[in-house]
Amino acid sequence: MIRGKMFINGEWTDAKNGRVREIINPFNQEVIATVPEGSAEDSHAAIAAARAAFDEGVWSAASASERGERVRLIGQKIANQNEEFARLESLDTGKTLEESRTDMEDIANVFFYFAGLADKNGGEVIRSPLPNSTSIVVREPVGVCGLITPWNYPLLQAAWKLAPALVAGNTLILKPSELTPLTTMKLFELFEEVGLPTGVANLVLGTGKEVGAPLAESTDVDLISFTGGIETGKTIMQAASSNVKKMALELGGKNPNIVFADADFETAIDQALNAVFFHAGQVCSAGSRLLVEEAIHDDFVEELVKRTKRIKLGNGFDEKTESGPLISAAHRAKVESYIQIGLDEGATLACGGKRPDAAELQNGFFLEPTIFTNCRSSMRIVQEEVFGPVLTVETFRTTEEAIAKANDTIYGLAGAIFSNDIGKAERIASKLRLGTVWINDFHPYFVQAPWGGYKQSGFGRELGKIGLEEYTETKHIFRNKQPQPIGWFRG
Ligand SMILES: NC(=O)c1ccc[n+]([C@@H]2O[C@H](COP(=O)([O-])OP(=O)(O)OC[C@H]3O[C@@H](n4cnc5c(N)ncnc54)[C@H](O)[C@@H]3O)[C@@H](O)[C@H]2O)c1
Ligand SMILES: C[N+](C)(C)CC=O
Repeated sequence: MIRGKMFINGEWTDAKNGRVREIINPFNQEVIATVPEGSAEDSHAAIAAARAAFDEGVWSAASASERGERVRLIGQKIANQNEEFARLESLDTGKTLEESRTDMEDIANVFFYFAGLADKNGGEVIRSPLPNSTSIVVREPVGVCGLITPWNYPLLQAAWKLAPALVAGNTLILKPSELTPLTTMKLFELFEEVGLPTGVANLVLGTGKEVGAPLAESTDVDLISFTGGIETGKTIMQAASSNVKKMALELGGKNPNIVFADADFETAIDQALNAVFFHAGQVCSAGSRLLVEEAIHDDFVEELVKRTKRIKLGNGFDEKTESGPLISAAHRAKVESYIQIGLDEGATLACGGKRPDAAELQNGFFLEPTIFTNCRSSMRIVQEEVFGPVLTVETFRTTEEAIAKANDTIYGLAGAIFSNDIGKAERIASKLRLGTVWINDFHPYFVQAPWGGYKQSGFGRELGKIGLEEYTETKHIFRNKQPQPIGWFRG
């Protein structure tokens, strides 16, 4: 049994109020850890530590290459312990071990990539339009960063924030989801090992309302980067107005997957399954809205349903398992309520829609992969993020109709086009109001390319060069090389 701690001002600590939370394995509901259940008091202690560390300037004053070297070392340690991290992530989330291993490779690469960028931004010299002057633009750290992350990719989403925040010279407080804190705690052990200065990186544990909200509200926090649901994002945005914090919001999606009749059938079927049912649909960019050209609808759906029924649910540690459980009883209940909404709205249940019967799955939060056909854009099941293994299918006849339906939600995170007419696919890509568009693929993301949403999927970008810039302020320094009185006021 793991006994967790928070990490505040260089010390491993319990919650000041002494409370603990049990962390359970969503595959069988066994208690796998107890961790502190913090309160606002713990968050305020962490904010004070991060503020003092930033104001002291030890980390921001270190050379960019030194910060990069420390961050590279963290990446190396993660790579060396890939298996331990992956096992812990699968235990905590229920996702397959194969998936967790890939996540850990991605995470190490995130630290390597941002470490490599550390000393590449030397600023810019501007040709000043004024005589006898110099003009330079430099990037500086923003200050104290509050980083808040969700449960579906616990360490990955944390890494996307931590690596650039550290490289840029900020200090930080990370608040992971209260459901899945285990790998994040382990990462903070590595921060200690590489000798990050005291107070630079702090970890608080507990619920969003108690421990997360103070990060958004505090006037000692300069930036909030949040990944999570849209309603939480709105609350955080309001709270962060207290001192007009810099912000990045990575919110939900209701992502279209557009399949044309001229697409390679086998590829489109295989990718459509993966688009929506990977990690039991608990992916912000899940392809949960299938838009299929009318001419192939019946054949496509028939094959999709056949293969969906064969998806092997099970223990993430079993190599045969293709999909694990949902994260919690509450989340499964939410997804089930959406299935009921779909039925009430008149969508046709083509498969799934219930908990599996297999005896070995009864203790886990499992739900059968579900497909609704005969869906319309006006339905809630088509408009709202379900964040589970539920696919809606709509049809289209023309390219214009496909584009209109694809764009017809409040979200704008990601989506895909399957077609062998690449010219057509690229024209459509330019019309989709999405942060990421895939052509003849679904899901690829990598650290070199930016990630983020249009519309109510949020703002700001993670990853890529822009993902580092989010953690910097831009300063223009102008110098008059021949200063003299200008005599505007004559008195
Ligand atoms: N856009 C992306 O890149 C991306 C990636 C992963 C997940 N997501 C989204 O995350 C959501 C699922 O994650 P979730 O259920 O953990 O989301 P959530 O919004 O419930 O919680 C996210 C985090 O916010 C904290 N929180 C909750 N209330 C808070 C408050 N008032 N103040 C401060 N913090 C608070 C939670 O404790 C958690 O750590 C989905 O909507 C999914 O699309 C988006
Ligand atoms: C951003 N991503 C795809 C890694 C996780 C979304 O939930």
